[in-house]
Amino acid sequence: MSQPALSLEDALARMLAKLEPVAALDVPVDEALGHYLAQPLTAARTQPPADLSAMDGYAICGVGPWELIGESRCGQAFDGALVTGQTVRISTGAILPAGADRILIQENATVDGKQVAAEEIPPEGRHIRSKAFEFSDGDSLLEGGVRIGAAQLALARSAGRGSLSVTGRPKVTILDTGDELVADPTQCATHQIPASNAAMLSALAGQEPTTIVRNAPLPDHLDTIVEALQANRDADLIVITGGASVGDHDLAKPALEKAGAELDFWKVAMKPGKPLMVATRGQQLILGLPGNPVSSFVTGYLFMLPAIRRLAGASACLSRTIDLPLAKDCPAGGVRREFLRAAWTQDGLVPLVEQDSSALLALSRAEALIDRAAHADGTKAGTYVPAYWLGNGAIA
Ligand SMILES: Nc1nc2c(c(=O)[nH]1)N[C@H]1C(S)=C(S)[C@@H](COP(=O)(O)OP(=O)(O)OC[C@H]3O[C@@H](n4cnc5c(N)ncnc54)[C@H](O)[C@@H]3O)O[C@H]1N2
Ligand code: MOO
Repeated sequence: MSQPALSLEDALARMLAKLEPVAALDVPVDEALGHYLAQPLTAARTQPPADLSAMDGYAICGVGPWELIGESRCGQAFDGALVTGQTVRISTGAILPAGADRILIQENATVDGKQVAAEEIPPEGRHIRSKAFEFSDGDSLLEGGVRIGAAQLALARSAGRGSLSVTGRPKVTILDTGDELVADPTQCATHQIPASNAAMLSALAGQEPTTIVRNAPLPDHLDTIVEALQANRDADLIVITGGASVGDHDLAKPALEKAGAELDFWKVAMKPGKPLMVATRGQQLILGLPGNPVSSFVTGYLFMLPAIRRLAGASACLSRTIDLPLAKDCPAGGVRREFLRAAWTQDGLVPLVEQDSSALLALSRAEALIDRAAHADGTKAGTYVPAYWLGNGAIA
């Protein structure tokens, strides 16, 4: 009855194929932060709307010297046109008056009353930002599925958009399971441990636009877990951690079946994270993650986040590797593809000695996960290897 483990790529493709983005909605532009665009972002204005100065100085006409006849400042353009031998004072971002053909920066100007002169004459067009050099009204600026971060939010405002069509927030329920778990980390007997997976996964999921429901840890009791699954029928995604393996008290799989979910696959050829399961119940996706905290983190990063991104309307859902140099030799790989916790130093990645899938201390000191192929040869320091950058805040 044991299924062969899927490759990571096949498992991710199968999971993502089961998901559709949740409904789109129009939101005021500032509330779009963190969401994914449901429609392309098009410009409702032209930027810059006119030729502008890129520097503080003098808008000049011709090669000088020049007579100072006024000022163009931000919010108050010069009302007139220059002819050869004339200039106006101008600020960075102010509209270039008609007739001006270049900007003389004030550091290079010699001013005597209304007379302005320069030793070096700037070339025509110098320090002018041309009208529409960024975009014109009606241009398509960002495609659907792009995330609105700080820069994209500023762009949307600059493009004159007061509201945006974005995909909504998927509802995500995260369940801790295990008889040994306690909710309050200060009230923990020797036979118990503080529940940490749901808190950790919620923190990861909270990096994406989500509405998260968390529970007090559930005991290893089939009907209690089934009840929790039934009570969260309206979630787009349920993440259940623990009980994913083969022990007598590992109840994730039977609970999913009893709650009417259809198991799509169980087990992925990766370390940590092997006993991961994916199931569906109607439109709902259920992810069963291994209970070992590092296994939960790694599968949360590699599966839960892509699932949430797909639900949230992202066009690029998968967590992505970048090639980074090894600062230390990396030993040969084992029989499973491995995601090695690694610290980051100025010389590159240092795989941590402690790679146990329960070791949260090592995870907390890691800044990257090295994607190490099964049976990989030993790799020398200086070699670039694919790694997931965790943004864990653990930079040495
Ligand atoms: N005979 C076998 N045993 C195991 C296998 C196997 O193939 N054959 N696989 C191992 C692998 S790999 C993993 S990973 C674990 C996964 O086990 P479970 O998902 O069943 O996890 P639990 O047994 O419930 O817990 C494991 C470990 O993690 C702690 N835990 C669980 N939940 C939490 C939580 N919410 N917060 C903090 N810590 C948690 C739990 O106390 C255990 O120490 O199975 C191996 N075994
Ligand atoms: O796959 Mo388990 O997640 O190695 O520890």
